[in-house]
Amino acid sequence: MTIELASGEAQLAALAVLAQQARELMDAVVLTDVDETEIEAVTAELVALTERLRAVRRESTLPHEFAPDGTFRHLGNAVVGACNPHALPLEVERPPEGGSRADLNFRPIHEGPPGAVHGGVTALILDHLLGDAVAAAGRPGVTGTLTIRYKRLVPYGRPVVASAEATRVEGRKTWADGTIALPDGTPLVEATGLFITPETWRLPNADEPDE
Ligand SMILES: CCCCCCCC/C=C\CCCCCCCC(=O)SCCNC(=O)CCNC(=O)[C@H](O)C(C)(C)COP(=O)(O)OP(=O)(O)OC[C@H]1O[C@@H](n2cnc3c(N)ncnc32)[C@H](O)[C@@H]1OP(=O)(O)O
Repeated sequence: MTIELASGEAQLAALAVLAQQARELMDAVVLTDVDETEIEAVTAELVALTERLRAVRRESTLPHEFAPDGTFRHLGNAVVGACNPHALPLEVERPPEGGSRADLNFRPIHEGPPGAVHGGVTALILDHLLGDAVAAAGRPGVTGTLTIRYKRLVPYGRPVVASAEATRVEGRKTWADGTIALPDGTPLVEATGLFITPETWRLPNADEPDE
């Protein structure tokens, strides 16, 4: 895996603003009730705007890289990428006591069951957060297995908290647990996952397993 250096910061900053506008567009599409003539007019404008963006294309998506301030980032990521309209984007924190956490607010665009968030969307968030927790523990890896227990429907339009921590290490395998909960701690979704560090990600000075 190659870690790229950041380039074109002004362009990336503008792209993040565009991505946010695209999220607002998606939210507006989900809830709009304008008449079909207006829908068709807006669609025609969007077709033209889409063609303008396609005029010059990258050969690959935005990479994993170090930002100028030295922080690691992946602006094109489907969960945390500021430049990817698909991302919430999730803003992950790594508290000093360990693990990973994020405050989040799902939107109507994430709906699955009536009035609640799609289970695949909450699984996506937990996959990422568990993956971040194993990376925070010095064991970055890809998901081998992910088990989800849906305990209560997850509301959108209300704050919820996602958190995760690495629990066990065995060679290249690291396990993590996590939840999405209401701010008062009521668990809504629980997850456990096994992450595997690909051979090519092993850092030269990586410690041997500390299980
Ligand atoms: C220079 C470092 C740079 C690091 C940068 C990291 C930045 C981190 C920062 C921020 C956090 C971001 C967080 C992201 C989170 C999102 C993660 C995802 O969504 S990942 C996409 C979904 N997952 C896949 O697509 C995997 C596809 N599968 C594979 O690539 C391979 O199958 C892989 C690597 C999982 C295993 O391949 P093998 O060849 O390395 O593994 P073998 O040698 O066969 O097995 C090793 C051990 O693992 C077990 N194993 C292998 N696959 C397993 C599986 N799927 N489930 C359970 N166990 C499995 C085996 O049984 C074996 O165990 P035994 O040593 O015998 O005890």
